[in-house]
Amino acid sequence: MSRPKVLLLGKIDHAHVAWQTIADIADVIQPKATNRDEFIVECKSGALDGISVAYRTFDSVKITGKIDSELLDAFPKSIKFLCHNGAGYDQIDIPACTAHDVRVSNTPTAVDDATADVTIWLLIGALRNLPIGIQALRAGKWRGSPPPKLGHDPQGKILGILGMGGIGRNVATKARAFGMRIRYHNRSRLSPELEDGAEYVSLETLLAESDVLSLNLPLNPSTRHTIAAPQFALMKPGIVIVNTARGAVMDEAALVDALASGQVSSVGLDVYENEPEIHPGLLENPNVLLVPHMGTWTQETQQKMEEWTIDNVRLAVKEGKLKSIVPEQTGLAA
Ligand SMILES: O=C(O)C(=O)CO
Repeated sequence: MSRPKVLLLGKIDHAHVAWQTIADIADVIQPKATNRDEFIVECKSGALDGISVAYRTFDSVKITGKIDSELLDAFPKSIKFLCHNGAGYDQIDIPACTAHDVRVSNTPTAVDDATADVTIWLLIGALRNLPIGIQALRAGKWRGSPPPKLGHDPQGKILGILGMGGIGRNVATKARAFGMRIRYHNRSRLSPELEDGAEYVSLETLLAESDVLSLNLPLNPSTRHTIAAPQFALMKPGIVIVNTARGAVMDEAALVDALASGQVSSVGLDVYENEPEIHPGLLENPNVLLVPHMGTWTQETQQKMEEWTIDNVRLAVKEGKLKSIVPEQTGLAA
């Protein structure tokens, strides 16, 4: 009997031992293509025929582009499972995968601590006006003249969390240690156990009453630009915003305007609408604390994410199922 075939889109950087367990049970194929056009030609050439499972990284979008209907049409019909290394899977058109009978997994929970840690770092940095001080110091001007305006303590402030999944709840736990009062909005209210004292409010109340807003919702067609000009207008003037979810859940141009008017006093960002491009209005504004999508950029978490994705690949190859199928496909037959 021929061995199963696994497609590796991207590379394994850390979990080499775990990956060896895949090489032991399947033939691993890596595409030669370096861009989407080449990849589609390679698929159509038959070079990837017989592949049943694919492992993909966030950066492999450079090779394939988004996983959409066009790409799924080009893929060999044998492909049944797509194992994504990452919590957010906005690069993948899930309804198109479902229509093509491809089941998709992601890496929930593996990313929660690291992403929440960066969220808290951005939150404190933005609240305390640290980017202004850091920039002045690096320019040889100590605190600058005039010095940054005084920041704010987190203690007693209302933290509004939009999207109370694993990362949102982890942010809540950590923010409680800083004395913040937690409110949240989510598609549906959580059980009291998961709420852990956080108050469920409408989106309007969250925007109108939060001192700090943390965006922790996934990006999909219905969450794109959840925060845009009308939502900025509803916010408490001088609000601080942190985004470690995906850039496009917020309208970046509207954010630039809201910062310029002072409606938003400062912002901490890990993610951007058109990565790696950054809106010039964000780069120019000293009240913006920016990091280049480093939410999970730690050895431990990258290792965990790779191992989690490999667990999905192994289960798909051996048992035809996934450990963490995406919620949109839960309950569908494999
Ligand atoms: O896991 C994800 O979705 C990430 O964005 C990694 O930083």
